[in-house]
Amino acid sequence: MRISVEGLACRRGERLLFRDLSFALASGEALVVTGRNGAGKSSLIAMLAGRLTPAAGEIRTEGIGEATLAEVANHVGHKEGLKASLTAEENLAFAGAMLGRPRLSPREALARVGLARAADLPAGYLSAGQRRRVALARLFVSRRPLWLLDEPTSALDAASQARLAEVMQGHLAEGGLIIAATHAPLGLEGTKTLSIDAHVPGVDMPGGAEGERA
Ligand SMILES: Nc1ncnc2c1ncn2[C@@H]1O[C@H](COP(=O)(O)OP(=O)(O)OP(=O)(O)O)[C@@H](O)[C@H]1O
Repeated sequence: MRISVEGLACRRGERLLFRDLSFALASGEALVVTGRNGAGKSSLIAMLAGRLTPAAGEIRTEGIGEATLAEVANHVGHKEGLKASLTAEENLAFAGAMLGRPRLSPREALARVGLARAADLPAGYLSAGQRRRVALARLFVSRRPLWLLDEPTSALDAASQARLAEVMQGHLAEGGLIIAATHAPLGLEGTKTLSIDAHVPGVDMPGGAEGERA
């Protein structure tokens, strides 16, 4: 599979967040997206997940037949999107049903993130790091090649970050693709990088980005 993005621009409300953003990514490759707060990292991820329409530019795919990018993407956003009253296992069963292309069972997916023992606990009882791990376990309930990750390491302790790096490396080794927005190093080798700041209109001007002015 291959994704190529050309001349992408993103507008939110009245603000042009970024423009002229281009990159290409193929199976086995990861792209780390960086940028200051508010630059538009989450917006770019949402755009790739089919949740936001580009203001300009094109997102092209090869090697996924008739499927859309959204249909082959597994998106773990910066909010966990878990239902507090459902157990970790039930949350994952729900995600699996939504995503299709079944891979591991919810319990097996929880084991992958080191949370097998929390399977029967309501998500509302879990710590921030545990909730993040349940959200990341969604990556394993469905066989989707493109992982779109927004701040995947947030709230994770060092051991969980190392485990995440390992599973991401495994996904790449199996021919998957990863696009991750992050402020923290992911511990992945050989990643491509993209700084959104370079595409923010007026970011070099005194006073900051154009969009931040009144
Ligand atoms: N629905 C919306 N309508 C209008 N503006 C929005 C909307 N959602 C986000 N924004 C604005 O878009 C800008 C970019 O937000 P985004 O979350 O993409 O940035 P980010 O680079 O991920 O930031 P951070 O590093 O803080 O997570 C922010 O100024 C935000 O307020």
